[in-house]
Amino acid sequence: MLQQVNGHILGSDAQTEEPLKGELQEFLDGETLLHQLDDLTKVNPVTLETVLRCLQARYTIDTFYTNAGCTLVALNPFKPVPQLYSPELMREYHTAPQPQKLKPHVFTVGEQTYRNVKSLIEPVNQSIVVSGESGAGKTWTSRCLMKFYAVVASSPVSWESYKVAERIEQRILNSNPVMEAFGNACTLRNNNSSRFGKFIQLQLNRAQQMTGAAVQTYLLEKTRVACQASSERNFHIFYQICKGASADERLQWHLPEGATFSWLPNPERTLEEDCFDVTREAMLHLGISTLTQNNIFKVLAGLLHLGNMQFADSEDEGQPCQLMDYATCAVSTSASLLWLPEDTLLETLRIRTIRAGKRQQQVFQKPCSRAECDTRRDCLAKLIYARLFDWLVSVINSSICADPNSWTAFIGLLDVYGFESFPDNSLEQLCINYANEKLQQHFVAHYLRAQQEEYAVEGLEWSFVNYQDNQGCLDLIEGSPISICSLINEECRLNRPSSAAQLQTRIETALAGSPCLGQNKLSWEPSFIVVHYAGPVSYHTAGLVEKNKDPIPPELTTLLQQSQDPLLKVLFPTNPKEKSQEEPSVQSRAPMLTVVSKFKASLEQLLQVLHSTTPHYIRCIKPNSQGQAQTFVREEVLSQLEACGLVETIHISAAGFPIRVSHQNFVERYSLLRRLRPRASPGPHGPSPAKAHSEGRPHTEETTLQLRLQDILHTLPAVTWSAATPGDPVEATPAPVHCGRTKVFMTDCMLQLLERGRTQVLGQCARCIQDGWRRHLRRKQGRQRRAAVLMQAATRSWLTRKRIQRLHTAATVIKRAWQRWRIRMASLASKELDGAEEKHLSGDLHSLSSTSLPPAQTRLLGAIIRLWPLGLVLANSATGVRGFQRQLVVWACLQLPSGRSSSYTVQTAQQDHAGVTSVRALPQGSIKFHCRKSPLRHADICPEPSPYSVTGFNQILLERHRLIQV
Ligand SMILES: Nc1ncnc2c1ncn2[C@@H]1O[C@H](COP(=O)(O)OP(=O)(O)OP(=O)(O)O)[C@@H](O)[C@H]1O
Repeated sequence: MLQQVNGHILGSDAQTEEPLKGELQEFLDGETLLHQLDDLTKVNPVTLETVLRCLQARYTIDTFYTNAGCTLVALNPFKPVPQLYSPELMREYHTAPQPQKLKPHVFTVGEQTYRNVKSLIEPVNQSIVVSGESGAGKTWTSRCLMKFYAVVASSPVSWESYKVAERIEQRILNSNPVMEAFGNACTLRNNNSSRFGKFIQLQLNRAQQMTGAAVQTYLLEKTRVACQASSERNFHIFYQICKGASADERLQWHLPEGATFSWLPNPERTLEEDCFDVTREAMLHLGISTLTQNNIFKVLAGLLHLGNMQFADSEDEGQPCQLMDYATCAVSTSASLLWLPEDTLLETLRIRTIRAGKRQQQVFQKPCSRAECDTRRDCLAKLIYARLFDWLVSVINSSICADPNSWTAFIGLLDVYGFESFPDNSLEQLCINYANEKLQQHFVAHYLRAQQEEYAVEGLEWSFVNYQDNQGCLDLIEGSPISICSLINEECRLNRPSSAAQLQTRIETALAGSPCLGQNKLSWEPSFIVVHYAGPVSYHTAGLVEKNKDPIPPELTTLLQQSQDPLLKVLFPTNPKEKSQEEPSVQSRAPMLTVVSKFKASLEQLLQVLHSTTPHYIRCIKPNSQGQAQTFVREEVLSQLEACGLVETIHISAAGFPIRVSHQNFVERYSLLRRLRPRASPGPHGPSPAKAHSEGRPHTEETTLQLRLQDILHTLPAVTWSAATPGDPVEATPAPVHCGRTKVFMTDCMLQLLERGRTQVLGQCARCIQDGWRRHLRRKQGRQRRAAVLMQAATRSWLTRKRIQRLHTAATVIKRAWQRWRIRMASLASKELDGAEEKHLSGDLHSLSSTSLPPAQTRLLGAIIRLWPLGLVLANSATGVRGFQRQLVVWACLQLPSGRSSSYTVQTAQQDHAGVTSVRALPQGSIKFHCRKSPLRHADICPEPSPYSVTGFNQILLERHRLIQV
């Protein structure tokens, strides 16, 4: 459950703020949550989006009031919030040393204005402009303010003066129900909609006590008496008398229970405003006697019966229209209630009097058509009601108004209709929007002044804010000599028949140069568009001139002057001095008094009053059109912000410096921009101010901050230049930044530049980090690669060593085995040969040398035997020795005994040149052979010592199918 009301009671479970978008938004918002921002101009940046979000956040936690610079924005809670308007709270605001430091409230505005009056600083008089669309809470707010002043502006010294003050306050407060009963009605947008504008002047004496008040009204919607839109109602007072009259009164006023009236639609709807007793009580307090009251209600009843007078179409144009059968009774009742002669009433409504001739002496009478009869009837009712309303206002004024000598200052409350734009807009909307344009101009001037003051406080110059106000639009509406108002008035004055299309053409042609005038090309109906500050509005020209004339046939006034009713006698005096202004004087050369001209005059008068006061603004906003509590429709609020000029205020802010950042925040965020300054040259400003200033100065926190700030500000040209692109020269122009006493002021555009510079620096930093990281990675990878190579090399060498060791071991094993085998073979051979070989060989050699061989041959044989390896090579070579020579060589090589060729065979290849193919030993026993140094690869095979072996040395010593070169 929400505990907080307008931020006065903090709840523990207040709704949490939705996350802000983006890191920049966070920076601009600082630490503050949106709903904690009491001033809309403090949202950063001041845009519609942020303003809307702030209002919504506050509305969600039942905080209905927010400041917007010099304006108070009041959101309609659409639910009773009694503690928000309690007398205790009023006193809290009244007694607070600085009420503006309390939560924003309508009482803050009330108290501020009151203190301004007390301060006696010129202008002493104050005004509070309460605006907003229908149902936004203007009347409520005005009532609140009046109650506030009734409490705070009454501290009389004596009991007697206290009684007087109380009586006056009561009267002032009582004027509200009376004015609301007669001037308010139930509309589609508000059950208690004020159908008039009002300016209430609360008069204060020298002791700032309320001594009286005065009310001025504007543009009562009198057509509502005779014509109500569907689902809407007539003024409350008609329903009050029909529902609240006693039996006696019903008889007197001819209002029997259940009677129906065509001017009383939707009577079944019961509203709290239908309280007749409250109105009567208030009237009594205002000094309106019961007798007069009865008279008033009788006249109002007469109007209701007048509305039931229905005419039938006349078959003969020369004859007046007849009444419908059921309406005859209504004529007599109405005539009796209005105390008018019945025949005269009927005749005046049905027959028109035309005066002609130089002195208007010739008088013609012409029966009216049915439509004309209806118009005249409605006109009669409107005339009576408007005069009655004005009279009531004057009575209220005479009751509450203080003696002019008794008051010295005033606080004015202006409750005006807000800007209106409907699908079908006419003269009423033109007047309302014209008034809003005037007030907007006044507001803008005041707001700019307030901004100027803020800049002055921060030590900034004002001259750089260039803002165009809405003078162009005002020139179009009211300018001289030609404007929309003057053209419509001209049409009325000339009284010439002109169509709506002709009026449109005239306006378009005469005001073609105005930038605020537009054409509605999509509309079938003749119209023109005025581009107001709150948006364009299309006005239909049909009926504009007639409405502006607001013609009142003189016969009607004459008729009412014949009435014997005391009230009507007052309202329509016969005294020629008090001749009604409505009666057009054909002869008179004076400008015709039209609706527009009267409205313009009263508006100018009002603005004169406003100009002479210090204005305060309260903008009432309706969070939704259904009147539901806790419902915030952003689109509807947005259109109201536009209409009440808050958007314009935001634009003005944008024309100045919408971005305001505290020095601390600015330095923290943009310190890194200093990197953008070229290192070589310190720029046009000389050396870095931080350095320049730092010399010889003690460093407090503040001065350090200032120096760093100045340092950043000196980098701005570099930021601007770095942001400039060749094709975008606008970017190169420096956007203004102003350093105030506590904040840095800048435009949106400058913020973008700074952000771009910051992104650039961050980009550079990121690149720097990336480069460093890549370098680091490369170095790391290089180190890793080198280590891997080292490890691979070590591993490979270790593996190789291992392998070589293995091979070495194997070789050793083989060598040992070989040696063992050789030894064994040698021993075997030595056993087998029994030493014969030595003998045999020596014998052979000896025999060779001692026998028949000549010594030369013996030497040759010895040489051959010694050079057996060479011989073997020769034997194997493809060329060289052949046939027996080859065999001989082999024998010699093998050191085989040449004389025992039978014990072995040497085979050579078929072709002689193929070399030796096999050397075979003969079976064991038949040869005793020992080859000590056999060059043949397979000759080292160990003979199998098995008993089954039959071969012994019967081995193939060399066998090859293909010759290899040995
Ligand atoms: N501060 C408030 N607290 C509670 N209810 C409010 C408040 N302000 C307005 N309302 C509600 O909104 C309704 C409309 O308010 P109000 O009549 O003041 O609107 P308005 O702007 O004067 O409309 P109009 O222009 O039609 O007269 C009120 O009847 C009331 O119910």
